Amino acid sequence: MKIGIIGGGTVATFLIKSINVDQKLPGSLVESVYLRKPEVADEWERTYGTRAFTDMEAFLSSGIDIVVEAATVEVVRDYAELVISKRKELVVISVGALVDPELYGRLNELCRQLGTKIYLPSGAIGGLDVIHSAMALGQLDEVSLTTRKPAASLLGRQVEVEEVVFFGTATEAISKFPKNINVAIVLSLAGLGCDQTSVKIVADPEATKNTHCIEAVGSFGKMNIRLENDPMPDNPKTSYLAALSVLSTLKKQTERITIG
Ligand SMILES: NC(=O)C1=CN([C@@H]2O[C@H](COP(=O)(O)OP(=O)(O)OC[C@H]3O[C@@H](n4cnc5c(N)ncnc54)[C@H](OP(=O)(O)O)[C@@H]3O)[C@@H](O)[C@H]2O)C=CC1
Ligand SMILES: O=C([O-])CC(=O)C(=O)O
Repeated sequence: MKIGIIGGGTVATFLIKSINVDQKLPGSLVESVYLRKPEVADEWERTYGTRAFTDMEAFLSSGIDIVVEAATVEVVRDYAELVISKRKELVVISVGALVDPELYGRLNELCRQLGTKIYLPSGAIGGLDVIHSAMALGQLDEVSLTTRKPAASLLGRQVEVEEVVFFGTATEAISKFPKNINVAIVLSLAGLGCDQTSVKIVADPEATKNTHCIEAVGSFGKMNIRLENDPMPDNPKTSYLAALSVLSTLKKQTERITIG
């Protein structure tokens, strides 16, 4: 599998180190990356020996089969349709962009017409298989997410005592915290939708982990999941599990037996 990555931050760096340096996906290689700053592109070429483009068309014509977006929700809005129109498969980690039902619908239709696919990794959470199974017959009644992050990484400032900084729908949550609550959107898309999934975000002065608690109730019974994620050292907003989930999504493409 020939992989192209959009972005050069924490997740992108984890991927290129895991795949090209540590060879964790035998038979696959990151062939090229898309970066917006020429000086960063030069540095990536020097460090990893991969091709780095600042021109999206050139990047998409570099012989890659699958594109991994590891950048921002804006990048998904700006480039996802172009990527799909070139018949590339696409992995999206900034899932928050898909809160927009029109973008979601257009991408879905384009994939159907061109016979390609978009993969949304489970990111920093788990339990999406349960939510998805419960939705097979639409028998899910309630889904809620409580996210607790260190105040300094969530708000860019410290607080004296823990603060509930948001309570509302997933739709509102991602518009207020686009770099911190993509998990709410993937949870919503698997389940009840962005306006029916409730989200609480807590800024915690004592926290050292990114904690996500998911509760779901439906005809299957009840699910309670609590994840205590270690943050990535270079970007504590992002959990290590989120980066691992992208690698696992890529690994699934190479396997003949798919679990979950
Ligand atoms: N679904 C989930 O569960 C999770 C999703 N995420 C999301 O994953 C994404 C990646 O996270 P992470 O790697 O930690 O983020 P970083 O902030 O470390 O990296 C983001 C990268 O995107 C690049 N970028 C921004 N705009 C553009 C652009 N227009 N064109 C090309 N590159 C661009 C930045 O480059 P530059 O230096 O030029 O700014 C930077 O290299 C984020 O959107 C984050 O919110 C994170 C955790 C969990
Ligand atoms: O990594 C996390 O814990 C969650 C996150 O940033 C996101 O969903 O955007």
